[in-house]
Amino acid sequence: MTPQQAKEKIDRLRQTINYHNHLYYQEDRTEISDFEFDQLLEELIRLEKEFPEFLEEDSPSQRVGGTITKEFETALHEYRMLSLGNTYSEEELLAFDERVVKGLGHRNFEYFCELKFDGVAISLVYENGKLIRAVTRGDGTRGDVVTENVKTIRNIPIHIKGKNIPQKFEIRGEIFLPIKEFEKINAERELIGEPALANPRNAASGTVKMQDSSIVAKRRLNCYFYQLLGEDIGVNHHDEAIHLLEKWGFNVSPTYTKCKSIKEVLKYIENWKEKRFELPLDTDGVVLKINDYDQREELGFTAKIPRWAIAYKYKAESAQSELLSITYQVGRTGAITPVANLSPVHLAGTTVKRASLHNANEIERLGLYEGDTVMVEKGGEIIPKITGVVMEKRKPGAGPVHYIEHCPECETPLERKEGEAKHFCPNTKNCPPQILGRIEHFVHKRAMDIDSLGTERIKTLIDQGYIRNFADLYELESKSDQLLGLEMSQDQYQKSDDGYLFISLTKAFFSLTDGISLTAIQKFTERHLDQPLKAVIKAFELFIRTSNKKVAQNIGTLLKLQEILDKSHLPQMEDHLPVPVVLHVLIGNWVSLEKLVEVSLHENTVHAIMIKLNLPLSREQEDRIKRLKANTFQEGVISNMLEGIEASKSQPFEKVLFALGIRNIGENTAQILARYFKNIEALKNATSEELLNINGVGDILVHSIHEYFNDKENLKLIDRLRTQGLNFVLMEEERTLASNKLTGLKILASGKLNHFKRDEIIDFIEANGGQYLKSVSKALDFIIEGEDMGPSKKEKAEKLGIKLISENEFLEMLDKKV
Ligand SMILES: NC(=O)c1ccc[n+]([C@@H]2O[C@H](COP(=O)([O-])OP(=O)(O)OC[C@H]3O[C@@H](n4cnc5c(N)ncnc54)[C@H](O)[C@@H]3O)[C@@H](O)[C@H]2O)c1
Ligand SMILES: [Zn+2]
Repeated sequence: MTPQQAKEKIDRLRQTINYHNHLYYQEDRTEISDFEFDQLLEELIRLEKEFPEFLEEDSPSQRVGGTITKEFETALHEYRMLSLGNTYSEEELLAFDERVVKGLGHRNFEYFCELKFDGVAISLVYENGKLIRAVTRGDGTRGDVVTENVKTIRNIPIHIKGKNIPQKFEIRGEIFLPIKEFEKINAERELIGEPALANPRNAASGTVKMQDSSIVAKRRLNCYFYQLLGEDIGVNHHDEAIHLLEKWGFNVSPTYTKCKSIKEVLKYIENWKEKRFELPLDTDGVVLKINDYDQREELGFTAKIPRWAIAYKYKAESAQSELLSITYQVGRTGAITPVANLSPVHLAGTTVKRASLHNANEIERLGLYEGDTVMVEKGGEIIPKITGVVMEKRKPGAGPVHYIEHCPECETPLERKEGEAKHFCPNTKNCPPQILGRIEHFVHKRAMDIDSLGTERIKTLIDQGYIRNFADLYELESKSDQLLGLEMSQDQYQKSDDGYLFISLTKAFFSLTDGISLTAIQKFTERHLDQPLKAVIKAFELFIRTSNKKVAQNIGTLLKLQEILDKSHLPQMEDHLPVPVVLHVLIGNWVSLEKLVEVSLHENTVHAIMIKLNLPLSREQEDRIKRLKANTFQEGVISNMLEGIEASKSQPFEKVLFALGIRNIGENTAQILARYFKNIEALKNATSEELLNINGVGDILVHSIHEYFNDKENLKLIDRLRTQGLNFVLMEEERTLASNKLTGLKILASGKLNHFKRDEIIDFIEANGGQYLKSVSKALDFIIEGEDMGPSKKEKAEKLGIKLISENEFLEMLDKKV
């Protein structure tokens, strides 16, 4: 490589690395894997070594990846927050060990091994036992001050007590979002139609940098600590420092260990390779550090990393598997997610059978063909992913995978919005999973709180045509007689392409015989899977004889079945019988076979057919038909359900507003809007200007509110719900005011206040009857001017002639002496 070529290559690498660093640290996104990123960085370092004339101070090889953001105050780190050297190979680990030996001149040292936690680095400073500052790593020298957010993390002590606590010290650790929490948040986001968070690390990083600490508090972040710093800590080894942290009440992961040699370290690494997936958080490797602080000092630092520590990163495990098919899942918001069904393969401690394909772009990027052999990887992510196709194994004659064009649930042509990767089904009002999603949200504990309506029951009611929207729920009462005996699952049924209804052999045989248990019949049919129907019926005859229970009667019924089956000329389906034939055997000549066939063409369950026919049956016939059905709704369940629905009518307006599932109206926003507008009419008629003036409302929300109320069907739905008795008006006693000294006043606070945190002042103003507006506008009555009020805000306020008052003047208005 000529120096000129090297220079060009170096420049290109720096540009690429800076780009990915920016995505990773500023936008909490990634486009390439950590492994790919680390390879780029390694190549840059290699080239800079070979051509030192091109080394520059601000090369990404010389600086830690993050920077500071402009939303927060910043603070200097007393001790710089560095990166760690990393490697994916054992040889390099051995080479690291050799370098340590060389540096120290002997082998008399110990390693302290910890897992490498995949979260956000944080530094906490304590003085006199009090947490005074929490700062992100930032660019390593200076970071963002996020103290208020960090204080919301429950197991970070704000005060520590005890003997011999240094007057001042700093601790470092990794803030993370436990995987379980991450999954819970995403399930809820899906329910209210917000995009899913990509992974726990990004979620943690995004949360730590939020502006509103009350939202941070709702996400159950956690933190593991792994470093103690300060002038007079009184310990000289890392393990002692860790024990101090534990003693003082800081959360330390119990996974650490001390190792006498690099060999032991390798054992530790091997030991955690799979076990780490059982931990509550993502980890991506192991950090080994020299235990003795004097030895650390001897070894020192390079520009960016310590020479006394290194991270060994686990390479994502991968394996080959065959693509069997692709299932297209329709989410509760209509988004389509293709999922690859794979031949089972063992990977990272689990058997993998499925992998997410995300969207059509991903399928295209991979260039997937039907039946391809693919590489599957399970890295930090919870869901395995396909990383590539093994071209040599492509099947001759195979064609590329074609993305579906219609919704697999409702056949509506799919759409794809500009700039969005996912296809979605636009049939929001009638597509079953979307109805399910909306109703699940509606009945959610934090919305209408109807806990007698679980997913399975809602699904049954939707599938069998009883509910399509919220208002239908409140009309179920009038249909309660039809609900009795409603079948909960339709798994036992199949419809042929021409609409004939079939039922599983097991269920049919069970209802047609007497004295033989369902389990025994199930075992029998399992043994005869995929055999011609005639042969199975013959075998069943033999089975009845050997079972020796009511033989004559049971065989008589079976012969009748065969006779009607022969006469019916209905199509056949493996392991199933036509429902009209079975019913005809059971109820005899009450109805003709033709009539049964005709009715069953339009229905999907025996229950529905029987409602249509409305026959006066004998007790025995009823019993036999009941055996034909799946699990059914019983009286207790129905009354429980109806009671829950009735009780929900007393939910307050803010809950109802949240339950409607208007895009972007979460629980908080619903509360804010309900209190501000006091009834749905006022919200419906609100102008953009009025909306934007409310704290917490932005353009996107204004758009969804208008979109919602512009849809006539939504207005009709609200009308129906109102008639049914739901609350669309705020109950005034809901909020008892501390005073009404601020009634009618619109107020903004700017800059740092001495007596209030940001959300406290808002609550305080509202509790005294006032309204908090979030931006400077003519509508304001006055602004409370805190310390360091932004000059542009101040200028604008003065221009508009808005009064500025000090915090003390404000408190005096309320007779609150300071
Ligand atoms: N995929 C991408 O696009 C992309 C972009 C940028 C960075 N990255 C990845 O992120 C890594 C980030 O590099 P980095 O400079 O932030 O540092 P690093 O993550 O490689 O190592 C240093 C950090 O490790 C953390 N850590 C976790 N457990 C620890 C423990 N037990 N002891 C000490 N530290 C511990 C600390 O936060 C520390 O700041 C890169 O190696 C790369 O793999 C990926
Ligand atoms: Zn659909």
